[in-house]
This record gives sequence, C-alpha cells and structure tokens, in this order.
Amino acid sequence: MSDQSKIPQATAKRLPLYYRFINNLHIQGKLRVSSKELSDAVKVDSATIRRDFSYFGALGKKGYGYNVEYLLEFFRKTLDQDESTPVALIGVGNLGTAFLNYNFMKNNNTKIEMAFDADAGKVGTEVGGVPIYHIDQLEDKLHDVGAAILTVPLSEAQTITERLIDSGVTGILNFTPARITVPEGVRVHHIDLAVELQSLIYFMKHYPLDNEDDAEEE
Ligand SMILES: NC(=O)c1ccc[n+]([C@@H]2O[C@H](COP(=O)([O-])OP(=O)(O)OC[C@H]3O[C@@H](n4cnc5c(N)ncnc54)[C@H](O)[C@@H]3O)[C@@H](O)[C@H]2O)c1
Repeated sequence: MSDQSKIPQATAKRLPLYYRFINNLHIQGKLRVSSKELSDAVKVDSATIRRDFSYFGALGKKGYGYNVEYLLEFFRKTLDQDESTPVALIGVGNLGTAFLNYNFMKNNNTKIEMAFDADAGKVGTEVGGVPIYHIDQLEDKLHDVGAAILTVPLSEAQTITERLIDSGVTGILNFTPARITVPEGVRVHHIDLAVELQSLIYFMKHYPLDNEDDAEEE
C-alpha cells in the first residue's frame, strides 16, 4: 500500500493482532468496537490503540468507537490479505510438523506451499496437506516463494539460509538458535522461545500489570 511507509514499525507489528480480532468481530456481525474493548482483547493499552488507529485514518468517536468494516478493509489491504503469499518451510521435525499442521489460512492468506527435509523417509509424503520435497530439490522447486520458515538443526541453518537467498527468498522466519548472517535487503525475524519465556518471566517480576495505564508501548 502506498501509505504503508508512514506507519511506524511498532504500529505495523501490531497490525496482525488487530486484524485477527477485528475479523472475528466482523464474523460475529459487530459493527463497532471501542478502544477499551480492543485493549482488553489484544492486551495493548488503549492510548496506544488510539494512536495506532489514527495512522490508519480511523478516528474513533466518543461513545461510538471504531467502524469494524472500515478497519477490516484497511487491514486487509495493508496486510495484503487479498493476495496469497507463498511460504516454504525447511526442516519437517517436531517444530516444522506442528507448523504444517497449523492452518495459517484460518487467519490470513499466508500459506505454506511446500516443505523440505533431508530425511528420505519424509520425502514424498504430505503433512497438513503440504508436500515434502528433498532438500536437494530446493533450487528446482522454490519458484515465486519469497519467504521461508527455518526449522532445521542449528548446524544446518547458515548453509540453508544461503541456498534460500540464492533462490530468491527475501524473508526468513528463523526458529533455530543460530544468528544467521544475511546480505542487506534480506529480512530475518528470529523467534527464540527460550528468550521469549525468560523475557516474560522478567517482565512479570519487574513490571507487574496491576494497572493497565502502566503498560508501556514497546
Ligand atoms: N524457537 C524455538 O522456540 C524452538 C523450539 C524448539 C526447537 N527449536 C529449534 O528449531 C529447530 C528444529 O527443532 P525440532 O525440535 O523440530 O528438531 P527436529 O530434529 O525434530 O527437526 C529437524 C528436522 O530438520 C531436518 N533436517 C536436518 N538437516 C536438514 C537439512 N540440511 N535440510 C533440510 N532438513 C534438514 C531433520 O531431518 C528433521 O526433520 C532446531 O534448530 C531447534 O533448536 C526452536
């Protein structure tokens, strides 16, 4: 979307969260939502929500709230919900299998189209309706795939990353503990559950949420 560059990154990160909730409201036939309702549901303080929504051109009215349909339309366009984004997953082990079985389509048009593994026993099978190819076929199969989910062992992460980038992948969701090195222009989002859990416990201890006004914007 042309206006997307105006949205601050912290706001953009919350978009999928808002989208999911607003979409549910829409399915339930709700026409309006207040920032308080949203705040309770998505656990973002209402002042932040009001500021975020002002970037979307959605100006809530006192006692009226926000128009659900308008927001939904905006989020759909901004998140490219109308356009399917093909994704590949590398490493169909414990974590990879769980992701393939999880149907991302429920919430948006992000779809894992194909998966790769080095284990010959898995190649040629399907998990969650997604075909599994041998990792040797990566370069042959990865057409038009822009993003990849990395769930291989730590030791394989960098080599696989380089092959993905050579095949045109420009976004990697990295679940391995490896700090992978990528050239400029390739975006890596690193998700480490151990770090997330540690951080949650730290925040629970040091920033107890007994008053919603204390909640700060990240
Ligand atoms: N982010 C997290 O919170 C979190 C949690 C658990 C595991 N992990 C990490 O995610 C990764 C996967 O974990 P897991 O428990 O699913 O491991 P796993 O051993 O169950 O799965 C790894 C899969 O990768 C495949 N593989 C190995 N080498 C490959 C290669 N060169 N190309 C393609 N596939 C290859 C294996 O055959 C296997 O199916 C690990 O790096 C692990 O540390 C992250």
